[in-house]
Amino acid sequence: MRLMTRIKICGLTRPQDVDAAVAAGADAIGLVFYPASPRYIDLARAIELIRHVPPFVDIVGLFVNAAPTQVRAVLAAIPVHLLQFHGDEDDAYCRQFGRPFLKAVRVCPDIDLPGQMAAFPSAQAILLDAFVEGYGGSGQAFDWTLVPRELPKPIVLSGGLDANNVGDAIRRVHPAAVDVSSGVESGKGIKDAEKMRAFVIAVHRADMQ
Ligand SMILES: O=C(O)c1ccccc1N[C@@H]1O[C@H](COP(=O)(O)O)[C@@H](O)[C@H]1O
Repeated sequence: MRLMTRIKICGLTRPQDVDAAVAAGADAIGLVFYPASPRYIDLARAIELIRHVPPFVDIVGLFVNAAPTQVRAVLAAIPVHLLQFHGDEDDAYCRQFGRPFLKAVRVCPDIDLPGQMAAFPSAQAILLDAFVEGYGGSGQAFDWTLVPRELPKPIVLSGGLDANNVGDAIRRVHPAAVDVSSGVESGKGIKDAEKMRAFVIAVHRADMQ
């Protein structure tokens, strides 16, 4: 039997959005510690937000080419369940923190996905995102037919997902999890409770088919 697709909602910046994401049924929430992102939060805000996260909802810390001291400072301050590295980090960098991690791989037409995945033997899963200018959170999807059916590690699918396309994405890619940011926003870093609810319902519907 196929497992339910796990749902991560990323880029939360406000306590009410964390409440709404949890109420919608998110399995994980993502906090962005990449200063160039419009969804960046500092440690004080992160500490405020995690008070709104109940047991059994995971906290994911997202970094892009961060100094290890920055990652360690976050890990010392908040209970991060999973690290997400969304830049040019290699496996040795990612594993130095001794925590489970996702490594983002940006998909373009000539990509060798099995080869890219092999470069991250320590990753818990590989997150697939669109190849765009900048590092992510762009709201742009990639061509899901580029993802082979059989891959050596679980896939987290991201990039331009929303309530309208996530069902098709799940049916085509069969990811272990989906990750959404722009598609459930009313503005950069401002989540929309109704869009989050619709997204979660769309994922559950796809799982039932
Ligand atoms: O959310 C961001 O601002 C961000 C910045 C830098 C790297 C990654 C970022 N977010 C991640 O990008 C993908 C795709 O997001 P979207 O749904 O297309 O907006 C997702 O994995 C986010 O976690």
